[in-house]
Amino acid sequence: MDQELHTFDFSELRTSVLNDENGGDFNLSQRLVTTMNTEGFVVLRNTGLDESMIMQAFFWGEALFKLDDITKKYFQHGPSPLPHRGYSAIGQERSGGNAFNHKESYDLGPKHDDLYPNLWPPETTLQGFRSFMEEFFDKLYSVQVSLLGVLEDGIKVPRGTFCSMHSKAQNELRLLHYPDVKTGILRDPRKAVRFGDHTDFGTITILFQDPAGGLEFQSTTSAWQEVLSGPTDAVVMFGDTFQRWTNGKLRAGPHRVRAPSQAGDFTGERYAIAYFCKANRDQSVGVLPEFKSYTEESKYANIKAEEYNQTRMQGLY
Ligand SMILES: O=C(O)CCC(=O)C(=O)O
Ligand SMILES: [Fe+2]
Repeated sequence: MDQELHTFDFSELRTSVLNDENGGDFNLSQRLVTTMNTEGFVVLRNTGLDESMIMQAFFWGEALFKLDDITKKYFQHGPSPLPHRGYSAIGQERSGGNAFNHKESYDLGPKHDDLYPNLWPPETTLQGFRSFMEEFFDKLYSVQVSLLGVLEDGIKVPRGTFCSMHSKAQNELRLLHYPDVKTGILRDPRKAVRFGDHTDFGTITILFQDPAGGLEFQSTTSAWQEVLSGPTDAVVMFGDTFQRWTNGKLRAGPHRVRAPSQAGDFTGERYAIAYFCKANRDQSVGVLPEFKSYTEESKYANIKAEEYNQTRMQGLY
């Protein structure tokens, strides 16, 4: 499929939909929802985020992953299935089965989270990292709120329906680094991958990738296709929670990171940034009444977002 068909100008969507109290360009917001559902993703240009801020976030990612292993241990993710917090070393997280994951990552949650506090690198080592990430997290939340508004229109539910279920911003921001690796090592995806086939378990994911390539999505026809996006373009997908809320009427986008198709014997390093939007912890991730008729069976159990998140985490650590 032509990559341009996946690409939306978010400033256009936002002004056409959100500024119009009586509903805006439904065709555009519906097309966004349909593309996310069938193709597994969309690419959003002009999200309203300052482009230099996104580039700075990549810069901080590079600086963090360049730290030595002893320093990284200081803020390392524990072995227990907490929500994602802190540094996960190469191979520590298992995504998409049991294959060895050639990636390292760093995760953080909201600023004031007494239940699951963030694990920060020492300020003396990465001065300014924490304040930048806290601000970036908040800026991403503003994009999320606008995006949920567009989705509410596209899915035809009253405005505020999805936003109210995300009011606590209990989201996760993740920096990812895929080190250089011999292409041959990734040849058998049952043994080793960059990031194996999976769906994210939150509601929506907003992702930025550097030009190294290799991110692929599976469409409803089962075909996998590589996403070509610039570093300040947001790749957006539904996660499992949206699939659950809508009783499967909307589909979480299956994705993975492979060695880029053009790669030779050696696959260069790759950086990405993911913002996982999550429902408030006390919110149910069972089927919402507006997406199910009386005669239809619920495909998904009525459990709280926090319990669902922890259960899914158990499969990863
Ligand atoms: O690195 C990427 O582009 C994808 C990362 C991803 O899928 C994830 O962290 O869930
Ligand atoms: Fe993912």
